[in-house]
Amino acid sequence: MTSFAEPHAPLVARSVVLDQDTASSLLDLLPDRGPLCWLRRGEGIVGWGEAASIRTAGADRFADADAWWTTLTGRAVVRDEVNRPGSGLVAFGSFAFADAPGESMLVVPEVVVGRRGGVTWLTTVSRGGLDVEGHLAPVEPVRAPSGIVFADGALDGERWMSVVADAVARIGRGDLEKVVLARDLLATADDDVDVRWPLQRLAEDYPMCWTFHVEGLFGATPEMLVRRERGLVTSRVLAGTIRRTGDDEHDLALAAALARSSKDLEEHEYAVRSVADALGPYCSSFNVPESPFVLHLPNVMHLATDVAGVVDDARPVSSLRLAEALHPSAAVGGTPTEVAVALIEAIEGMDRGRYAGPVGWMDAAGDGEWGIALRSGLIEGRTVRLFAGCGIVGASDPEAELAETQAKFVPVRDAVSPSA
Ligand SMILES: C=C(O[C@@H]1C=C(C(=O)O)C=C[C@H]1O)C(=O)O
Repeated sequence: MTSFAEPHAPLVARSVVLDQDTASSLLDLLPDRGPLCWLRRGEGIVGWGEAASIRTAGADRFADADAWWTTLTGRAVVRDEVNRPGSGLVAFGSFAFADAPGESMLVVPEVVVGRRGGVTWLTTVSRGGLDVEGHLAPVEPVRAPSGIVFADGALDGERWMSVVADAVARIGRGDLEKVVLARDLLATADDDVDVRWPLQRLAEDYPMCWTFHVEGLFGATPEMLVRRERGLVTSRVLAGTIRRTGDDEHDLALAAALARSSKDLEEHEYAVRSVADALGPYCSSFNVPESPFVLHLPNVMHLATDVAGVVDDARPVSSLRLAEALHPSAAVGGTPTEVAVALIEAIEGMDRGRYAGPVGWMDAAGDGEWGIALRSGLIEGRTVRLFAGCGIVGASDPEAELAETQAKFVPVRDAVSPSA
């Protein structure tokens, strides 16, 4: 199933350098309606309005979106005075975790403001000339959520732990090696939630993560599924988690224990292998570090591996098609992939929607960044559905996994609370 809104005339895009104070946050430019965001350490792109979009679903959701983008950009007229990854014509995208159910989308904003290496630019997209300066109008003040109440999502903690125990038993029987199981929480506010509020909190509190928003799905993910930039492909694989205590000395000891934990190293190895196997065919050379490092986030620490490769010129492939090849990695699916994905559908008891799917952006050359939509929530009017999951292996303990989900809820939980 595919539907799209595309103007009949070719799109006209123009990118110009903006004289902007780099200390000002790009988030402050976002209007209330239809904001789009991809930011890390103050750099990245924000956008709003909709010049064109496509919605896809099913097993061909990536291929259909990619083909539409190739046609659209092939016909577009682009005047790019900035020439950086993310300038010129770009689309933001968010893809469903599973083939079914769930909708995926690419959205081409009417206005994009980007920043990279201290240079800020403005891109406008239309069917004709737009008044460039007129697009940075003052925006409505950000509304703090009020009256937030949290409740269990599809499964309460007890039921979710029994699902984890079931998965551990199946792993023990040899049905599979690893499966990632997630759960959700529901937050309800008095009024419609203004996504700009949690985006500002997340960008401030998790600067090392990618803060994103596409059509209601927002979050701050630490995990980069794939970045393609001028022939270089990189991926940050995470798997193996420990909660932080807030006591720095104790946390350092925990980090050292994490780096030696055979349960976490096993879980991590599955994830790295799944990424290396999927990227290998598209790369002429490839580097996988021998052992992971520990990534310190404010709420948790992860075992992390940065994989890098050079795209094989004989097999040109867009960043979105690379994301398709990698998704779902064992960091969010399991090993073997098909068995794990079928088990998730059978026992997890909730619809992931776009949680744990690729989220990010792509430019006309096919370069782009696709993170995994983790540490995320979905806004639907007054409600926010928060998601968190954990890799389950033979040595997993349901109670410890439940505690891990609680630690992973923290970023979005705090971000939707009135004063974080
Ligand atoms: C599934 C999530 O996180 C994934 C699972 C991890 C783990 O089990 O250790 C670590 C990072 C992510 O790859 C999530 O945050 O919802």
